[in-house]
Amino acid sequence: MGRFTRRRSIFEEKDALRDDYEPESLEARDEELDAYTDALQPVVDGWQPNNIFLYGKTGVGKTAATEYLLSELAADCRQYDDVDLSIVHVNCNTLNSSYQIAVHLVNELRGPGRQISTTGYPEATVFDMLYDELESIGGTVLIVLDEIDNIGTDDDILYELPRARSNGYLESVKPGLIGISNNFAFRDQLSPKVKDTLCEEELHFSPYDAGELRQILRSRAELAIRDDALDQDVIPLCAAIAAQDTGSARQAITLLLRAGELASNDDAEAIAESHVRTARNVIETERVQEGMRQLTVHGHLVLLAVTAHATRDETPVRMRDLYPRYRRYCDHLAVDPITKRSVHDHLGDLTMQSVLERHERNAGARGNYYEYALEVPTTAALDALEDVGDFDDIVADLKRRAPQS
Ligand SMILES: Nc1ncnc2c1ncn2[C@@H]1O[C@H](COP(=O)(O)OP(=O)(O)OP(=O)(O)O)[C@@H](O)[C@H]1O
Repeated sequence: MGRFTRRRSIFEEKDALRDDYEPESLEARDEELDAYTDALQPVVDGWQPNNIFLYGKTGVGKTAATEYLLSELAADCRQYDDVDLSIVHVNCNTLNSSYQIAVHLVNELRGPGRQISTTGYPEATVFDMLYDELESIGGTVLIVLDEIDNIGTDDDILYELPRARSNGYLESVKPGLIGISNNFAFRDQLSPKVKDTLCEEELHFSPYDAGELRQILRSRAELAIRDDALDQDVIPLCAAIAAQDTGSARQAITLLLRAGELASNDDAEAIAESHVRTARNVIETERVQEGMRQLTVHGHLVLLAVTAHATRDETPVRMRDLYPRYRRYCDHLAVDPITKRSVHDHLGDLTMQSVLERHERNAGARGNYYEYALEVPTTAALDALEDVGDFDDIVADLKRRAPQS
């Protein structure tokens, strides 16, 4: 027999569990879709669109809802001769100024032969080019700026573009902005004039609860997974884990996908609860590994010290307890320890990467201090630390005492 033989697959259509899959219907978002529909209504009525700001945590369906509704809007507008709708979708994840977004929009609207360079023009010239391109399209133009928070405070475009018509820069075109963000600080920091303009209609998407995630997972699983290849407690477990952690549909769907892959690799008949638990640990371990990638050996030792406290049920832990343990590990590896201040920096990096969580405590007259705990399961941190290979004996010892999460 050859090396490869076809196996009975767990999946019917695996792509339905991929992040970029566009679902035919959105589950558990009726209220938000109704509010979003109302906010888009002026487009169908032939008026200047509202500017819409959509915000909510990651994975709660902001992009999916936007794509779903805008494709319905585009289809429904075709029946009205006096509505000529164009939609431009820009992901701002690499665009961190108004200038860069304007250049990107010009290039998006122009054909391949007329692209402009991303540097070298005065900002006003790029805005003029953008207005020219918009004028040449005419009609209603909805510009979707996803991950808009990357623009930071250089946010003129969020004010200028929606007002370009009333300021006389545009005549035959009605522009509307849809900004999407999962960064709550960005929304709070918007200057009043940008807030007034961009947040004309503000829509908040809240995290999903376990019931809503079950509904979403069932609709995806129906397409993606073979009928009898899913134990009945799998969807409730994926939903419960994601609801407790983030309330993100992305997290729940990814967990199901990875559990399915593990079941396939095991040649199992069906996805079982154990596959979900293993998948969770694999995903969390990858998250820690990703967070550790940028760190030096001291970053690894700092994480090792927090993890050691976690295995003893001594987290959240503060610097004064953490630092001696970190120093002992340095001695063990025969490396010179870094200062408390530098250890703080590493703790900050690990917090940014969501590997650690930080709690601020009040010590009365002596001011505030921070305590740290793992934001990932202890076993995931230990697996990732084991892969570093420099302190196998310590990790093995900690694994013996670690709680099985
Ligand atoms: N209500 C829903 N019904 C079906 N699928 C959903 C729903 N909400 C989210 N999803 C799916 O979950 C995944 C993440 O959703 P989406 O990309 O829309 O999140 P987001 O809020 O835009 O996140 P981010 O802020 O990270 O961009 C996608 O695969 C999407 O299809």
